[in-house]
Amino acid sequence: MSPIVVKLGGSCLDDLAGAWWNDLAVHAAEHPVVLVHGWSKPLKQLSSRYSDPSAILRDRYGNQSRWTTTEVIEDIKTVSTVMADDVATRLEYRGITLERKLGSDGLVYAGPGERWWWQGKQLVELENLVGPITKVEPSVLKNLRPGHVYLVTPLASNELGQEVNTDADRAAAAIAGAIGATNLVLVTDVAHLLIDDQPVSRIDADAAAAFRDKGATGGMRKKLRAAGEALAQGVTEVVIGSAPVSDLLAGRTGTVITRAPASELAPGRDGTATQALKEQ
Ligand SMILES: Nc1ncnc2c1ncn2[C@@H]1O[C@H](COP(=O)(O)OP(=O)(O)O)[C@@H](O)[C@H]1O
Ligand SMILES: CC(=O)N[C@@H](CCC(=O)OP(=O)(O)O)C(=O)O
Repeated sequence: MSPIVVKLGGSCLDDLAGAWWNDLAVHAAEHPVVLVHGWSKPLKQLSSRYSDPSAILRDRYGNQSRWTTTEVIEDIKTVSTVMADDVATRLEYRGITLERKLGSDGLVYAGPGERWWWQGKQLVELENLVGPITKVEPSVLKNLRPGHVYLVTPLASNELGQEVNTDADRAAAAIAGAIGATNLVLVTDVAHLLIDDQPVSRIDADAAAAFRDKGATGGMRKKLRAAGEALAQGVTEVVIGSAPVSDLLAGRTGTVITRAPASELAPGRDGTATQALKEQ
């Protein structure tokens, strides 16, 4: 049975209601599920310094990344442990066991990170403990089965053996590719991808990449990049949304990103537009 990967956005984890967890537990009782979590909002709740604009760096290509020092890695671990305990309690109450993994415990590996970052109007060289994912070792998730969920904290080990920060959406995509997942579900705080302020129900990978490079900002830019990476690694569909996982998997809501052109697929079932954006 093919697994799925569900990325729990740091923006929304504490807003997910009991019904959302009931739905996940029903799905996880029948299918192998890997959860990957973010931490943006919990870090802001831990300390006001994470709300300061300087907490996020921007590279010369416009990609955003948290300015990560060893102290920040420790704070990430602190909030992640609290989140993991909460998720374990919620799932175990519903009959599902949870096993936690730090990506840096042999699961996720990262290459050398970007060294040059904008500070004001200048590009400066900064030590930043982040890195692009180079490898995922799927054998670490050896107990994956229906009824037993993994929760992954997407830190990684770099080539110097340092523990580094990675982007959670892209880590979820790399894990989905490595374990042969059919679906990647990116649960976040918005119901759909919006293009020209209109909700999109289905879009193909090429059109999503075109929008990513032209109009996407912030967190959505990373999600579209992650979606493209997951599809390129064999995942069949990526869904972005804020609903229960079974509704997102069935395409009842959210934005489904497919490998095939969206025009060859059925229109969305929730009344939203299907956009191929080929004309742009
Ligand atoms: N075109 C877009 N459609 C929908 N959301 C967008 C778009 N562009 C930017 N966003 C922003 O992306 C955010 C989701 O990304 P992010 O904050 O990283 O969430 P998460 O913590 O769940 O990963 C939304 O709250 C929204 O403000
Ligand atoms: C390198 C980098 O910036 N990593 C991200 C990883 C967490 C994340 O992506 O969390 P969300 O789900 O809340 O977006 C960060 O530290 O914020």
